[in-house]
Amino acid sequence: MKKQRPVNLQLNTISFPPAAITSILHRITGVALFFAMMFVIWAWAMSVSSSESFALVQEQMAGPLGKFVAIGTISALTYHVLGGLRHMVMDMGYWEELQSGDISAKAIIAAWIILTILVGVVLW
Ligand code: HEM
Repeated sequence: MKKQRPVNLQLNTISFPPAAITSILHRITGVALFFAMMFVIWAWAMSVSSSESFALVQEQMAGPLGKFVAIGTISALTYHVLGGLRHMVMDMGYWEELQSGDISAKAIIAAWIILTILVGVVLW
């Protein structure tokens, strides 16, 4: 009988390379953006429908929930665009090797965290 039998995957012991993390985050932020657009379109449509609705949107956006949603939406868009630009560069044939791919993956995650903190500071 085969001694080296396959074992169940232990998800907590798997460490993902930076490129894999950026890829997963790209899909997560893409899906998050899809839902965030519902909120953005609602806010835009409401704000132009009447002055009362505009005041309501303004009031909601000034509250903690509105700020949280706005920061989350901008953060998801920031990451998604950074990831999209990284994809564009890779489509042109750069950053495809293990080392450069690693560096660019870490760079966009770092840039995203810094930009999200800046947006948070400005909007909160
Ligand atoms: C509201 C706007 C957007 C939404 C809802 C959205 C949504 C998504 C979703 C759900 C995916 C994942 C698809 C999959 O993995 O099967 C995706 C992938 C992608 N998005 Fe967006 N996206 C938006 C804007 C953008 C923008 C502005 C860019 C360019 C900077 C962009 C670039 C990309 C690229 C390059 C991929 C493919 C990533 C890959 O192949 O792994 N997206 N998007």
